[in-house]
Parts: sequence; structure tokens; C-alpha cells
Amino acid sequence: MPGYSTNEWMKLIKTEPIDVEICDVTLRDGEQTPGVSFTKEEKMDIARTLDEIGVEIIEAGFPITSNGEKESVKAVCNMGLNAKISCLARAIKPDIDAVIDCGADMVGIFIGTSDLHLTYKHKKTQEEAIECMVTATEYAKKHGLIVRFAAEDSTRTGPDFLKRFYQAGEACGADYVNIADTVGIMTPSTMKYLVGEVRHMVNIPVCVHCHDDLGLAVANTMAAAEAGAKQLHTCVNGIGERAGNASLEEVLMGLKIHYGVDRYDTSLLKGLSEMVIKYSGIPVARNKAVVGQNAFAHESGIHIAALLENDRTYELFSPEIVGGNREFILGKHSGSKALCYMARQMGITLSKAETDIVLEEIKRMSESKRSLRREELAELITLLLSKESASTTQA
Ligand SMILES: CC(=O)SCCNC(=O)CCNC(=O)[C@H](O)C(C)(C)COP(=O)(O)OP(=O)(O)OC[C@H]1O[C@@H](n2cnc3c(N)ncnc32)[C@H](O)[C@@H]1OP(=O)(O)O
Ligand SMILES: O=C(O)CCC(=O)C(=O)O
Repeated sequence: MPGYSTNEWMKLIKTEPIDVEICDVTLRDGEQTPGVSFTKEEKMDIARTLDEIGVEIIEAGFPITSNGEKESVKAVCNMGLNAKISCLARAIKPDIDAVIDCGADMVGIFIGTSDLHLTYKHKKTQEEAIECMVTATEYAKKHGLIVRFAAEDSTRTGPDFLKRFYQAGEACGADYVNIADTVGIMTPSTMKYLVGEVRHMVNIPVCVHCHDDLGLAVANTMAAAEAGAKQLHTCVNGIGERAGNASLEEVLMGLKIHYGVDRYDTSLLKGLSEMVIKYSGIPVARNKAVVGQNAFAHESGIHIAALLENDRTYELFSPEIVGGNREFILGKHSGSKALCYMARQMGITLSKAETDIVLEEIKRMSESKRSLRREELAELITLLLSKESASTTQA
């Protein structure tokens, strides 16, 4: 038993086996979350754990940002990790020089390709944008860097220009082309279509960088992988610009469960999530998939009764797979099996009548918004049962 259920429907839709690598961008796009700034030591801690998980590429930062950023990126580059270290650069020489100075393996060179970006941000024609990218790429290649050739806002760029843009990248020696869903406009079906089209345009691997403005970043990333995208961008806890990026923990668990990609050490995900919460100051929702406090918490009586027979009834995967813990909560929705189980854990065996008394009180308490902490259960049982035996003696 692998500790998780497999999705039998995948066999029916006959997807191709997927061949992907993860480029985690927590230290770059994740750090662009308003108010977030990681220290050098924090970047190194996060990078070390990403490397232990087995992430293939770590985007350590955007070195031109500041001297401090450059120092942090350099430190990550000098850690001797197995992962390749990537950096971001605009299509200008000073940005690429900063990446070269850090000793990175890879550079993601980008320029906005949509009419909106060309007109209002770059004030360049399409041809001028291509020229900048080609010059920057040739320079980076001359300095031995692996180059990701990115169309920022690709998903609001027309197909004809996108084709000319990516083909110019391939022709000047870029190693990857990047589809950036910069404002998260895609759906799984349009992303699948777009990746298919781009794969026909060029013969170099395709990357995807998905934002979560409509809550579809992970779904779009998975759809891209299914369509043959090689490099998937993620951020721990889904942090990043605005609504964030595709979350690392959700993408890795999706890859494992749906596509059998089993080479990442997912047991480190919960610890990494906690580290990023601490260093970024950005909490995750209780009900956040995979790493939220409630991801393996259960109150409903029907669910706990079934879970006590077999975990898979109400858990897609076991908490240990991601370094998490299962938790049973007593409240309004509890049933007798859950209560008896939790009491037994504390060495207390309840009769049917005692169970009814305690359960009624738990429900009464929770209906007035008073939740019962696990440590309070033994105390409550003793109190209720001593009252009950006193009233029986008096009668
Ligand atoms: C999609 C993304 O996430 S892109 C990454 C976004 N991240 C960041 O911006 C974080 C780090 N940024 C910074 O620290 C600063 O913005 C810096 C150091 C990069 C630039 O600072 P400044 O020189 O003061 O420029 P400012 O931020 O005001 O404006 C951006 C400039 O970059 C230019 N630019 C933006 N993208 C690109 C590009 N891909 N290629 C070339 N130039 C670009 C803009 O046209 C503008 O140029 P201008 O100053 O000639 O008008
Ligand atoms: O080119 C890249 O990898 C970064 C692009 C990006 O951050 C974005 O478009 O949101």
C-alpha cells in the first residue's frame, strides 16, 4: 500500500507518461510577495531543504535588485547543492553581469511580449523586444549560462508573435522557452492547448510559470505537465506576487498521486512550509491543501468512525507522506466511536450510557462556541461521571 489512493480515471484518459523537473522560485517570485525579504541565512536554509526534497532547480533570486540580494544569491550558489541554481535577469547586460558574478548555473531572461507590456512598459516594437532578448541570450551563453528565454505575459500575447519570439530564442541558443502566465489568466484546457502549440513551434524544452489570480495555478501547472512541459515553476505555500504562484507541495503531491512521479522526498514538505511561514511572516490558511493545520484534522463522527477502520476512507494520502499529523477534534459533529476512541487513548473505557452523557455535553459546549481541547477531555469525563454517580446514589 503506497499510503495514498491512485486516481483510476487517469488510466481511462490515457495520458502520456510525464517527464518534468521542478524549478522552485520561492526565493525569487516568493520573495516578491509584498513585505517579504529573506536574509542570506534564511535563503540558505530554504535552499538546503529544497535540495533535500530533490528539487532540480532553485531560483535563488534576482541579483540586480540590491547588494544584499547579490550576496545572498552568491551564498546559495556556493552551497554545493545538487540542484542547479538559477537567477532572474531583465534583457539587459547589467542584470546578466550580476548573475554571472554570483556564479549561478542558469539565468531566466525575460521581456514582456503582450501588446500591453510592449506599449506601456517597454515602449518597444515586437522586433525590438526580440533583438534585446537575442543580444542578452547570446551574451549569457558566451558566459556559460543555461538560458531560459521567457515571454513575460505570454498568455496575453498573440500566437504569431509568440511563435516568432520563441523561434528566435531557439535560434540564438537558448536552452528553454518559458510560458509565463503572469496574471494567471489561463485555464487547464487553454494551458494544455498552448503548451501543445509551443511544443510544435520549437524543439527545446518548455517551462511554465503560473500565477494564482483565479486560483488555478496548480491546475494549470498540472495541465501543462500533461501537455509535455518540462520545467514547472513552484513556490512553497504558493507565495509570490499578488495571489501567488503554483504551490510546491500541491504540485509535488499531484505529480505523485496522478502521474506516479515518486522521486521527491515529500516528507520534508510540512517542515519546509513551517520554515517559510516563519521566514516570510505569511501564514497559510488552516484548510490549505497538503500543509494546512486542517489538512488531516477530522471532527465529523461518520468520517472518524470510518477512518478508524481504514485511513484511506477520508484521507487521500497519509499525513506521514508530507511530514504531517492526523488529528481528531471533538465537537458538535462528533459521534460515539470518535469519543470512545479518544477516551480509550487516555486509558478510559466508557459504557454506552456514559458515552451518551459525555457526547451530549460536548455538543452542548460546542454549540455555544466552546471547543474542547484534547487535554480537557479526561477532566470533563471525570466531572460528568462523578456528578452522574452522585445523583444515582442520592436517588
Ligand atoms: C514578472 C516578474 O516578476 S519581473 C520581476 C519583478 N521583480 C522586481 O521588480 C523586483 C526587483 N526590482 C528592483 O529592485 C528594481 O525594480 C530594479 C533594480 C530591477 C530596477 O530598478 P530601477 O532601475 O529603479 O527601475 P524601475 O523599477 O523604476 O523600472 C523598471 C525598469 O526596468 C525596465 N524593464 C522592465 N522589464 C524589463 C526587461 N524585461 N528587460 C529590460 N528592461 C526591463 C523598465 O522598462 C524600466 O525601465 P526604465 O527605468 O528605463 O523606465
Ligand atoms: O521568466 C520567468 O521565469 C519569470 C516570469 C515571472 O515571474 C512572471 O511572469 O510572473
